[in-house]
Amino acid sequence: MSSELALEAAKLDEADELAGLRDRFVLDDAVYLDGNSLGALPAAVPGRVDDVVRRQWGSLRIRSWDESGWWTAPERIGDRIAPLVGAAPGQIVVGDSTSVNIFKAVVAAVRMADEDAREAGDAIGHGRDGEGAGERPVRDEILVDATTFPTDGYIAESAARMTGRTLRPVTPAEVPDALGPRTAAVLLNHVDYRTGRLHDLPSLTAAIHEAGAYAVWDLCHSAGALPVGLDEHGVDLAVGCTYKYLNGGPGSPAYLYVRRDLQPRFDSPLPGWNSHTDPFGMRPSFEPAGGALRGRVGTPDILSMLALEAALDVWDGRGAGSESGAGSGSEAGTGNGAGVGAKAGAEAGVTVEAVRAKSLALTDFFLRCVAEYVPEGRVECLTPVAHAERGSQVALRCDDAGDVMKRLIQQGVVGDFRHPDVLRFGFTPLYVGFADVERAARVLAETLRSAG
Ligand SMILES: Cc1ncc(COP(=O)(O)O)c(C=O)c1O
Ligand SMILES: Nc1c(O)cccc1C(=O)C[C@H](N)C(=O)O
Repeated sequence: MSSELALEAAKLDEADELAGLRDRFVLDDAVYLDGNSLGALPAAVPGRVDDVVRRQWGSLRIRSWDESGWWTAPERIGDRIAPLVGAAPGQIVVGDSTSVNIFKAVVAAVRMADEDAREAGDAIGHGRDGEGAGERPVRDEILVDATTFPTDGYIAESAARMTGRTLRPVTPAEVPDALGPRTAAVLLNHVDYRTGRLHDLPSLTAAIHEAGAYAVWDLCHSAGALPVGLDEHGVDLAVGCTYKYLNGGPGSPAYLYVRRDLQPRFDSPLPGWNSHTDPFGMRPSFEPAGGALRGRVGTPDILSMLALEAALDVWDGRGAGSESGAGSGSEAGTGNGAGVGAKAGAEAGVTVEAVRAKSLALTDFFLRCVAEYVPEGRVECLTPVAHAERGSQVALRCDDAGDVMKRLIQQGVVGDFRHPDVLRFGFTPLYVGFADVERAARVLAETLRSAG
């Protein structure tokens, strides 16, 4: 039976139109299923970073802020991310961490709710002693995903405290019932970091709007893995990291989306000189820049940001590693077709829809292999089987998960362990193939047998 699945994997890899993209990454013999934590290194990145350091910084020095496009990098790279999350240009800025962008977005959302209340003649509760002081605001609650990645909860709690709101943790399924005239803003994850569950962004956003509140989405585990449709679904504000499915590198800057019509109302709690309309005017009072630039704060982290920019070339059919000289274990630029419906060769781009189709095929196949190989009852799948509810990872629960993951990694199958008992396997369609999936499930089954 095992060889049947291996044969099937070989056939699926042969038919896979994204298979050639693997050559654009630096990989080894391991099966890398941890791209939902840190994406693999795109082959074009080392060469680009070398150029940024030696030529742009080393030779051009200060001139690079203009001549190398450093100053405009946050919005330029934001526009590169935009199509991957369904946003028109001019609505995304790159910079800071996801945590910091969550803070900007949640506070800005509450301030918009306050502005609405003010216009409606309702009490908003801003006393003389600062934000949140005095009379209780009408919209006095922030809802947060109770199952969220911890940082989102910590930041939301602080934002609530600062704005005089009560933070109410609820599961995404409970959100529709929890919404009401008291809700100012809601912070949700598109895909749950532990279980890989995909939440219904369109219907939850609509329900939040119906209640007159603002929706803030954390896209860390969906951007680059599946279509998000920010503009289409009228999302207000969104944030995400770039080091997972966008492969920007460790600590690569995050991004902030502010829907175009909300931009004039986006009142950042972190106004810095980079979000000033005239940064070099060195004026004592703050006057916000127009557009998404309002989401900027201070000097952009250029080295990380330009590494991310090079990493994004993979999506445009560039980034075959020709600049880098960093071997990916295969010849640079020999990708055999880079996307469904795209022209063949290294020039072809890849669509997020093609990535999603492969992601579902990979996770379906993994679930089948696990069902086939792993002794019944040894693991419990936490990830929904329904495609509409599945991100690009599979989470399996077992009591000895920490030990099992250590042994898997020793055998070249790299996933991760999440406290207390979860084995996480992330599938990045740009570089994971079906033979990888079969091998991972086979090694997992062997490990579980010997450990159990
Ligand atoms: C859903 C989610 N939000 C936020 C973060 C944290 O982001 P950062 O460390 O960039 O602030 C992560 C992962 O680290 C995450 O998975
Ligand atoms: N950001 C990370 C880091 O700096 C170190 C280790 C892991 C991470 C992660 O991204 C964890 C990830 N967000 C998760 O889903 O668990």
